[in-house]
Amino acid sequence: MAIHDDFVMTIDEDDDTVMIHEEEEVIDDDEAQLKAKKVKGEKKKQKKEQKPTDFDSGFTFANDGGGNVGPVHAWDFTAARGMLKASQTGDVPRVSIDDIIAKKRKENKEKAKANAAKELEDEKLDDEDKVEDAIVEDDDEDLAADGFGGGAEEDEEEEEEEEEENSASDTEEEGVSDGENVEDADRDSDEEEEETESSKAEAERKREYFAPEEENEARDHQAFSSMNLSRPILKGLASLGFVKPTDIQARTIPVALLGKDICGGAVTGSGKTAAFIVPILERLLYRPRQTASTRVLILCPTRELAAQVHSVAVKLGSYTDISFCLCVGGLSVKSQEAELKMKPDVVVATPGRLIDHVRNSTGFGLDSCEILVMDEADRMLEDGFADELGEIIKSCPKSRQTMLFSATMTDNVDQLIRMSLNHPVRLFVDASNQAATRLVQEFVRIRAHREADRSAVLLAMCRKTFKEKVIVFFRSKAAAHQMKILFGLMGLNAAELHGNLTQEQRLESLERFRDGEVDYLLATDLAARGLDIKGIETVINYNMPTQFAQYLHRVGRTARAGRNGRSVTLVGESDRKMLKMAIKSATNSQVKNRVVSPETIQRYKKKIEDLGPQIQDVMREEKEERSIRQAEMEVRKSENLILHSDEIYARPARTWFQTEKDKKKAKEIGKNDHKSKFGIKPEEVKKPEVRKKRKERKKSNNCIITIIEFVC
Ligand SMILES: Nc1ncnc2c1ncn2[C@@H]1O[C@H](COP(=O)(O)OP(=O)(O)OP(=O)(O)O)[C@@H](O)[C@H]1O
Repeated sequence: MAIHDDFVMTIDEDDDTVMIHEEEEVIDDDEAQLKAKKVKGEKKKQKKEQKPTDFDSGFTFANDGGGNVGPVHAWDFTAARGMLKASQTGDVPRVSIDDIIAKKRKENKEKAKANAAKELEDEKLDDEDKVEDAIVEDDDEDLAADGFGGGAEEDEEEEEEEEEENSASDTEEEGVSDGENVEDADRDSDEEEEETESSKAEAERKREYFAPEEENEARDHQAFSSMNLSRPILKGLASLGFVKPTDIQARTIPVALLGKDICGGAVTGSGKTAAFIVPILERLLYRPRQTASTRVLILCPTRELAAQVHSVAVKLGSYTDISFCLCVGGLSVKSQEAELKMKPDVVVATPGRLIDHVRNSTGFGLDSCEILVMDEADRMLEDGFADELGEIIKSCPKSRQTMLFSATMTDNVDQLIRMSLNHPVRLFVDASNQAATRLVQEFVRIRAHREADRSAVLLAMCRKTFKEKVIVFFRSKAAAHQMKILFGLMGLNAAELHGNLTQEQRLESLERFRDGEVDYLLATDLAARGLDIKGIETVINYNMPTQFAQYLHRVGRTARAGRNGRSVTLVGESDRKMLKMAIKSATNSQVKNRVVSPETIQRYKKKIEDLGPQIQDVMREEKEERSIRQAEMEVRKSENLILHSDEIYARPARTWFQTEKDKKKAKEIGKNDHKSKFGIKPEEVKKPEVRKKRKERKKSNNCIITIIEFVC
């Protein structure tokens, strides 16, 4: 056994070095091949056996947040899809990016066939030159009959076979030995103490601010049946396959049923959604029914998460008479208005659209709101959300119950005061900043001068190792989109998810990924929080996120509810601080180092470079298609204005809470808030070393673009 020097993750000769040792057996070539085959066979066998439920049957429910494997999909986008249809007005059929890529691939195949045929033809002609009295025309026909196309197919298959073979050897080269644990002692002793201990004064403030969680409320509930829940709620839980409550559910439900304010935190995938929905439904069963009113408001930071929470609530409440409404941007305002007029008991919303309705939909207000929930509450306190939240809170009665939840929940009193909580109970199940227990975190080192290798590393890993149920996170929409083109041209089945897509495209991508129609979801942080897609095996971070909370949420899309999962993060030199925090977050889970061999990287770099002109072609065609669609939309808009001008101008003008400019400003303030929270003063941004780090990050983010530019 030998320890590989190459496996040391951080910058050499650095005092702060965090050592991640990986032991690798040194084996000779023959033995290596035999062993690789055996390992591959065993892995396949394990995978096959694991496939139906990669769930640890010995897993302790109440300690770990897991439980029975629930139904295949606890949620769907039925409500969102319904509103989508209502908002569509005779859409023109569009050419999707997939169509353009497929066309390009077809062209490539045809070109390859033609080239192969031409080569054969040339060879034949060469041969014929040697033969006297050759009949050129006839021979040409014969050649076409048996040679055209066949050669190209074979070539491609050979290429595929080559891939497979390489795959076997490269898996070994990648040399990630299973079952390796990072030595905690090393980790702890080498790390500088970065956590800022709350001062005594702050601890005192917290003691005063939070209500104590009373012993009898938090008693160990082994089953939902011991929680005094009504039959319709128990039936709803059973229909989703929930038998035992998870830790956060066992602690939250009794306290929430008492109407107390709650500030709750538990790791990703530990069942926080049901933790707040169950007590809400139970309380609503006892509502007065004479007059309808909206009593519960659940706020989420993204449309997709809101749609998911709405769907879970509908399913859990399917044996009750409680009504629900989904109220998010990107979907039909009109149909939402119509639903809100009926005063649904529960509204699940994103803040912007909710404020729009509060201001502009007659007959809808929040004055009857009795329970306000904020999912991903720490996110809602950031960026542009803070002002919108202030506006929403102002519209809700003071006497309401407020519940805040997140895997990275803050207990910072100053921030919470803004939410005007009433002596909240602090229910933090796991130590803060902790990753899920069954998550294996892997890191791939990208050296400073190798930033341009990122795309090749990603493609090599996806082509060879991570072949299905993979989410890849990118820092920018452009990077996710360009990678979608690259994946497509390489024959990898991927969907993209980011803010540049229409709402319909966003839902479609998620559904296709959820249903296994595509193997990869290439996303921005839009998909980082809350989304619960069963069976995600791997999360790849193309870049390390800039906020640690975001890292935890991203990797939390896998290893949920007691299942296994793996994250692979490409770590640049400027990400060392984040890397250390990530390693620290892995108290029970494993940390490993992944190495992709330089030869593999070079081979994939070459492939990407060869595809450069085609990427450009696809992007150009896409741009043209977009311009046509835009022009058609303008024409339709003008026609509508002419046809329905009376009705349009008779409507009262909608008012907006914030202009785009206001929103931008609020976002800037939010960013600065965040920076100061993490010890970066706004003025520090101007310092050269900070500028350099930012530049490096930007460089890694744009490396796909660099490759394309380099080639073209
Ligand atoms: N009591 C339970 N028994 C079995 N499965 C459960 C139970 N509660 C929740 N689950 C399942 O656990 C998974 C994760 O739940 P959920 O999405 O609520 O997690 P979360 O804590 O909100 O995660 P995140 O922090 O990522 O938003 C879901 O698939 C859900 O169906």
